[in-house]
Amino acid sequence: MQLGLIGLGRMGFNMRERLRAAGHEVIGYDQHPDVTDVSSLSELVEKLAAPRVVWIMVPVQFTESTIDELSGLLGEGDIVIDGGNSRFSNDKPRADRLGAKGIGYLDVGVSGGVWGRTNGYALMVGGPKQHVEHCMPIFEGLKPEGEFGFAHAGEMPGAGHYAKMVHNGIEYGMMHAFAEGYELLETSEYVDNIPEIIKSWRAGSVVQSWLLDLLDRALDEDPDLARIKGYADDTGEGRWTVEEAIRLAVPMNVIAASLFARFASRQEDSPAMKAVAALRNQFGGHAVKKG
Ligand SMILES: O=C(CO)[C@H](O)[C@H](O)COP(=O)(O)O
Repeated sequence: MQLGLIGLGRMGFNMRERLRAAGHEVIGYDQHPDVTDVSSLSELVEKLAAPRVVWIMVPVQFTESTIDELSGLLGEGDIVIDGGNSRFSNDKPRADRLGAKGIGYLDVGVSGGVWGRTNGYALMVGGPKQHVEHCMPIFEGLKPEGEFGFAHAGEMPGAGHYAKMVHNGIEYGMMHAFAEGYELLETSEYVDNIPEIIKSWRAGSVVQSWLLDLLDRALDEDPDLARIKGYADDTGEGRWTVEEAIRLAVPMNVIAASLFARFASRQEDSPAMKAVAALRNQFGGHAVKKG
């Protein structure tokens, strides 16, 4: 099947390679001249045979403007796919805007990171069944081999990105559980071989997982994580998951705590803990450390 792919960064570049290896014709567009197959979006659209399928894999801040430009270039029967980590609530307005011109829209949550080229990508798709069926050869080419790795999450625009948001919220919580366990091992006087302990969990254990494998890999590269600062950014998915939990009154202790731990990681000093120290000092005369 033929596909136009916009955005050939860490994700898009590897997706193009995986799809080509699966026998698909992929025409890629990127602003970076070393990786692009065409020099503009209009050239990309010209090279595709109707009905066209165009997959957007750009950083989220550029998704809206890319869709705007595409909507002027595509026509009736074409399909736009957004595979980035867009907020699910942006999908319905996009589907409506494109739908007014007869252009279909699918939102796809894509997980697999830089390993997806060899391992395949887990795909969570939102949008009408007929568009999903039309694009199925592309999804088959991207997903991992075997039974799992693909879901048509729902027909409502945003269903795919919603599923990916929840996936990423879980990712926050799982990573943070490993992180807290790592810190306790690192602080305790009882153990002295953390990499070996982590390796022992990688097979046969209840907590074996890809994230654990990656922690092991990171410790092989940097045994005390001495080269990395304890600072973690976030790009939105954890916040949206917690916002949804609040909207729907769903208890979300672990994911919320892991999100707030990231915020704490960015502070040089904590105003909240200063206030706690000041209050202990006020009511009990407890000592404070001076800044
Ligand atoms: O989609 C992903 C993995 O599944 C992204 O790598 C992940 O969302 C990064 O998010 P954050 O910056 O919020 O940790």
